[in-house]
Amino acid sequence: MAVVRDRRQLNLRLPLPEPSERCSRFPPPLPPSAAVAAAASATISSADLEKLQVLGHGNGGTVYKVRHKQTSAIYALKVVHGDSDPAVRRQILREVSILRRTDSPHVIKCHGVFDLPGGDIAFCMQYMDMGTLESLLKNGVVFTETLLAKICHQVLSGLEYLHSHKIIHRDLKPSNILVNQKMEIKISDFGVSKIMQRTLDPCNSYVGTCAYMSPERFDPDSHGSNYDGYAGDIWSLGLTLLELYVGHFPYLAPGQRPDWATLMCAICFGEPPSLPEGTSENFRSFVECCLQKDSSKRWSATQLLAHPFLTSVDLQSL
Ligand SMILES: Nc1ncnc2c1ncn2[C@@H]1O[C@H](COP(=O)(O)OP(=O)(O)OP(=O)(O)O)[C@@H](O)[C@H]1O
Repeated sequence: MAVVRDRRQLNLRLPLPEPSERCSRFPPPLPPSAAVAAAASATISSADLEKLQVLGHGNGGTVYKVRHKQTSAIYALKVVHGDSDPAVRRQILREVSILRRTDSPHVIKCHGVFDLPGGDIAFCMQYMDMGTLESLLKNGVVFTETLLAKICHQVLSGLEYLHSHKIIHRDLKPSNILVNQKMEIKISDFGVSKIMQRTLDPCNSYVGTCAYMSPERFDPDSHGSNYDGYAGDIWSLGLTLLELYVGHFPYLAPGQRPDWATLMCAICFGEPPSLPEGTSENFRSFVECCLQKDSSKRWSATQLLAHPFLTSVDLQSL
């Protein structure tokens, strides 16, 4: 519990710079896959884009709905302001670096990166017309078990892809999962993600949103070489599912404001939260497989994709 003891000022986000990101303005491109190369060759420039409306504000930046003047295609443009905190600018470079490596139907696609006047940086993404799972929850959408299974299957497919490419998201939560009218799900917001260089790389940076962090993220030293980081994303997925089902963050009563030190103690020392009575055995078991406090007992994305909670649902229906 070194982290709990040492940090009196508990912020939601504590991004740590990584040395590799101090050098170049944009990371050199990796050999792109066919789809990524095709997207890049579509050469969208910032002058081609017309701002339609603000979609939301994030950490240091604003996301706009934009229209491509020639094709009328709609995109989301994330703009990080030139005068924003250097740590925030590093986050966007990290996000761009990861999005340029990824090519999965369940990870948001990046169509271009621009330098704007005044030192702003922007990148153009696929537009998701229903916003985030958090906004759906706030708008009163009821997440049934069947709907959650379909959402979860897509998030896990995205996570399986990321983990197989040694990418850990580290900030999975309802507000970082985007959705469209077709109920297609895309993982977004890779500002605090990490690319593991080697399988046994330590992954102990204290970044992301505290509330969704796994117990071992608060106290990585006590987990030694068993701590691989990937399991932290699975814990966050378990909490996300629970939150969507019960309608509030599972460690807090509805409307209760978090006291971060108490919350961290509950995560590290308390029993993991579980589903209320009346839910199916498969759903309960699935959430338990995600919310094992011992990260070595937590199921991987690949294992969870074969869990009966997902395999017993007709994924085409709805
Ligand atoms: N590709 C997209 N399509 C549609 N809406 C989007 C898209 N990306 C982001 N948004 C909207 O913009 C909002 C802000 O997104 P952004 O990623 O900047 O911040 P955040 O994840 O909400 O916060 P933070 O960056 O602090 O974690 C989101 O909550 C969402 O409503």
